[in-house]
Amino acid sequence: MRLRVEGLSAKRGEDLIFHGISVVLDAGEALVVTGPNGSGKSTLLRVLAGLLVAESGSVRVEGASPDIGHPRELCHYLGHRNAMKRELTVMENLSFWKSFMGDSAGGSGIDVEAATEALGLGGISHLPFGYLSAGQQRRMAMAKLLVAHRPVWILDEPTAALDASADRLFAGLVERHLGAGGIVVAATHQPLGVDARELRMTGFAGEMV
Ligand SMILES: Nc1ncnc2c1ncn2[C@@H]1O[C@H](COP(=O)(O)OP(=O)(O)OP(=O)(O)O)[C@@H](O)[C@H]1O
Repeated sequence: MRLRVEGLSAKRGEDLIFHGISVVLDAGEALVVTGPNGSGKSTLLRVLAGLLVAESGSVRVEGASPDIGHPRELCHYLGHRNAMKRELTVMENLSFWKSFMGDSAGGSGIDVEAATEALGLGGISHLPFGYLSAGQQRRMAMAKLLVAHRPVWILDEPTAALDASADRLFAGLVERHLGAGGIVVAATHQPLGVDARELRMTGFAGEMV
């Protein structure tokens, strides 16, 4: 499987945020998107995840089943917000995501209990999500990546609010995903903790470094 981005440009409102972004990621590869605030990292990730329409260019996944209509069907998107209901327990939130998303072909998600254990929070899955600390909430949002299989993970500042041990734990999850042939694209101001190529957004354009 290969993620191919060609000549991508995107607008927010009337403003062109970036143009001419091209990158190819093979199975097992990670791309870190860096750059100053407002340089377009989140915009790029939202375009890759199919949440924003590109102004021009294309995002394609090669080597996927012909049934896939759009690459977004193969993506997990973890945004700045955690996409969990505060009133529902961790267990209820993750169970919802597991059944709502289902699995992409080629893999299967682990069960909800195992996912909370993997994030080191097995004992608190009965609590309402809103009771958890900011770092615990972020860990639980990461558990979503494990309960439904998606080969491509698109992560926007995934480690914001995490302590050092959660950082390492997360790096381990990413490494396992890459080892199983997954692809990761992450916007981050901190090192991801795994080998990755870098796309530096320079405000209006981007360059591979
Ligand atoms: N809905 C919108 N309408 C108009 N402009 C927007 C909109 N959303 C974002 N922008 C602008 O697009 C530009 C890129 O924003 P984006 O969130 O992609 O940057 P970023 O690199 O992820 O920043 P940060 O590091 O602060 O998260 C910014 O100048 C922002 O003000």
